[in-house]
Amino acid sequence: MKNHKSTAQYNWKGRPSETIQYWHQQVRCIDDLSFQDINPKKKIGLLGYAVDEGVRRNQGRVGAIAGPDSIRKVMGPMAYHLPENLNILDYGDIFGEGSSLEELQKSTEENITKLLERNHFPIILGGGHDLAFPHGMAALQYTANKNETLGIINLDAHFDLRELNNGQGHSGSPFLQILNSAKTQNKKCEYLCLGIQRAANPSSLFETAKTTGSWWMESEDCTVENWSSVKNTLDSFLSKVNKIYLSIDLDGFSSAFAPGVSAPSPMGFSPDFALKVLEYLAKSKKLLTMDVVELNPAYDIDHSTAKLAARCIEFTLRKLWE
Ligand SMILES: N=CN[C@@H](CCC(=O)O)C(=O)O
Ligand SMILES: [Mn+2]
Ligand SMILES: [Mn+2]
Repeated sequence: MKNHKSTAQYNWKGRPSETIQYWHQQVRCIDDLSFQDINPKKKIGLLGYAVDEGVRRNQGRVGAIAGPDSIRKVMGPMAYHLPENLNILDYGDIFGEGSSLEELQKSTEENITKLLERNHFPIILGGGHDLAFPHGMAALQYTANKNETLGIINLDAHFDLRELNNGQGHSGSPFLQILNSAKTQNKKCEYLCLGIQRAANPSSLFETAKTTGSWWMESEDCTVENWSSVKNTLDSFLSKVNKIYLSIDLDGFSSAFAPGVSAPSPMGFSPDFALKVLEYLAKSKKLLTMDVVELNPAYDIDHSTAKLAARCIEFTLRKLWE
């Protein structure tokens, strides 16, 4: 397929071992995108979105194109604590050369739809946050088909509810695009953003958040100490939705933990806070699909942001399968 490249198995590297001890031993690279696996059990489907055109359009620092491979590189040597009979399949990357962002998003949406329909728990590796538009649209169609309500939870410093630029989507617009589409298509969808920073979102975006009926909590309130209030918000939100699409924008973390992003911030939330949210969502049994976005390896330090992304994924999966 145009704009798809498989992951070579040798990209999954780590310490050798005779028994399964590390991720690189468990992940299987799959060349074709039919997403059919003879094993009917729930499986994990990794797919990269190696695209940073949306970041470019949003005047950000490009480099997220290298995000998916950077996450694979640090996941390979990570200790493996999930079941040995769990299939973890790496379907390679959607990548950007010679196609418009809109074409890449369409292809991403089609492939995530197939992952969902063919019994995978999708983990999509970004890439710019423009990934959320196709990811959200696939999840929205999937839940609408079952007459269910989709809840989108975005851990992010930014609302990403900006208007299109000259009719074109970008990394700052995906959730407005989803909410507008849901409204037009009469599909049920709620949006909650955790980690909003006032200094990074103008008043106009708070207005958009209100007019679209979005939910949010500001970064100052997103702490472990304030967990009972966060839990109340999550409980209210979860009571209104059937399934969750979770998006983790790494720029929501303080840049002390996540320097390798397009728009770093010293004031973001901590990994401890994010892990509490991830555990709560995993235990809710409503988690349908997730992504980690905005990793920009060009600005990373000692792969710490990539490792943070990998740890968030590993932790969520461990809590899901516990
Ligand atoms: N996906 C990122 N969106 C942010 C970027 C902010 C920035 O570049 O400073 C936004 O548009 O608000
Ligand atoms: Mn952000
Ligand atoms: Mn974002």
